[in-house]
Amino acid sequence: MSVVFVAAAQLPTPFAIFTMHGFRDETSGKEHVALTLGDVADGQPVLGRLHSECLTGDALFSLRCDCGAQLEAALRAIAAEGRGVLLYLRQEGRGIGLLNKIRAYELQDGGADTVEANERLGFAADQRDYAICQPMLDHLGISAIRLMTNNPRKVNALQGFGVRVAERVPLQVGENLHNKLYLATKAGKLGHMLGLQHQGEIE
Ligand SMILES: Nc1nc2c(ncn2[C@@H]2O[C@H](COP(=O)(O)OP(=O)(O)OP(=O)(O)O)[C@@H](O)[C@H]2O)c(=O)[nH]1
Ligand SMILES: [Zn+2]
Repeated sequence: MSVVFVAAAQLPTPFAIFTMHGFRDETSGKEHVALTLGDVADGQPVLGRLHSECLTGDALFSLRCDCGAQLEAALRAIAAEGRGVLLYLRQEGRGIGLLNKIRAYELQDGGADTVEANERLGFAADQRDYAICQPMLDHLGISAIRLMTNNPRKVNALQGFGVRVAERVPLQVGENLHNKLYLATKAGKLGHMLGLQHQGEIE
């Protein structure tokens, strides 16, 4: 995996002053970022999040999904703990890219759910590959994580390349009138652990 570290700098935010580490994937040309707080290389499980890019939700306040709320909640949780990591992965639209995600939204406006829309465009429901996380976590000295996610694929992917997931921390925020079908499709078709039965679950 050809992901290389390029530079690190401070990133002051409303929540904490993080250290921002920049990486380049030399295969895809994508530029990824890790935000860390505190000593994450001490061997103890680190509160962490793998966050896939969602320009619409993370930066443009979209209510079609829950991404913006999850990003903020994850950063707040890391700040409250004084220690943690967030990998901001440039896998826009579950890996199909921004313009294809807008095409998918167009189909969704016509009645398709998020999975059907991807499939009609000739894509898999979820095209993300989390292998890029391994060199980033290695660089940061992180081998064990308490992962903030509702997505079992992220847990399996980390375990698959030898990162210990000490705990899955549910991240159920950002439900609104506009993303009810999106969240229902995540739970029904993509296996996300959403709903009351999964709140507070420890794996
Ligand atoms: N193709 C497609 N991608 C979407 C749609 N809505 C959101 N996304 C993308 O879905 C991804 C969501 O990323 P995450 O929040 O990290 O992951 P997740 O699978 O929801 O899992 P969690 O860790 O539980 O949040 C982002 O890349 C979004 O751009 C959609 O309708 N179609
Ligand atoms: Zn989103």
